[in-house]
Amino acid sequence: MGLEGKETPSFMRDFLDKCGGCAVIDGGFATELERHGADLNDELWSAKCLISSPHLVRRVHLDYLDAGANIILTASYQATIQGFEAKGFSREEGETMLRRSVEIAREAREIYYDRCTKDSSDFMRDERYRKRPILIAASVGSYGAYLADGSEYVGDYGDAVTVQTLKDFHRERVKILVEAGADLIAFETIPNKLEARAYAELLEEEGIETPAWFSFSCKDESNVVSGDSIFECASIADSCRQVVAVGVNCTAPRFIHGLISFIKKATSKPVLVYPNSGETYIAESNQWVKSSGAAEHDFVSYIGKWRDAGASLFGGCCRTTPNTIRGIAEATYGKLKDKCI
Ligand SMILES: C[S+](C)CC[C@H](N)C(=O)O
Ligand SMILES: N[C@@H](CCS)C(=O)O
Ligand SMILES: [Zn+2]
Repeated sequence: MGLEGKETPSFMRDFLDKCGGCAVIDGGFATELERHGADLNDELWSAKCLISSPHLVRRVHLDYLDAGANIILTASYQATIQGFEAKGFSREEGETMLRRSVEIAREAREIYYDRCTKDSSDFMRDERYRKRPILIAASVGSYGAYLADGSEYVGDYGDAVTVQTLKDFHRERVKILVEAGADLIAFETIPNKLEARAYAELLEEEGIETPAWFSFSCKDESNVVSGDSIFECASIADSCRQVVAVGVNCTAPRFIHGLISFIKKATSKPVLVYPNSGETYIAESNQWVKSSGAAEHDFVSYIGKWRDAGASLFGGCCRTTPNTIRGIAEATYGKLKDKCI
């Protein structure tokens, strides 16, 4: 149930209206793949499962739909033509895998809706839940994700990488994901303003009409991981016609409140937040280690405050699970009571 034919500017607002004011994004996709036994210690990370276990990809999408998500992100975060070629696949095979990432998510949505019509539980009998709108967001991880060395948490690509390099890197991949029928493009874990600028120019140059969101990985309450200010990054997103929501992901929960305030100063577009667990990623071993300070895994209790600060789309990123999303769904649709939060 996409929202086809909508003008880009009103797309997200119409969607949020249909969701009752706020929407639920899914949670850590790779985390859930690993929970089902996938080994993601690989240059393709979660995209590896597009090759080795597409059934698991579909299963994880269904896990998040069952948990109450309104938006599911495809398995394409680290799926790039260049990355597949480096693994020995042909260009055509790489393109097919990118398309599959969208098709599998669409299949999961079909299966889910079909299941909803057959399930006779009280919960499923409620039309607002059963027929809730669900969007497929094509995940586009940064150039840093493709590097597979944790660069998306550093954002320093060196002087040789320019806006042009980044546009050329992402161009075909974005076009394929759009043509495969994604409702939305989720540019996620953006580590610097250079890449935000590249995405904005790419959308314009290619005349892409599919709506997009820009979501940044941040290192504190006011800066993305490279040190560029979130205000400046959100301003780039604000000036891009196709961008329908702006926010942060894969960022520690403790920074989210401050970041929302800065984003609100830069844009009146809807704000999205989907934090990680607050742990730190070690790329060499593909492991997460606890950061010092308070445990932040359960950030569901902060959702109301983030809503008050001005965000309207909530989910989880790395190391969050369907349980987190279920908690968010309960907080946002209040178990399907009329008002959001
Ligand atoms: C969002 S990070 C945890 C993804 C994995 C990283 N790009 C890597 O390949 O190590
Ligand atoms: N959506 C990504 C993570 C972004 S940091 C994935 O789990 O594949
Ligand atoms: Zn993440």
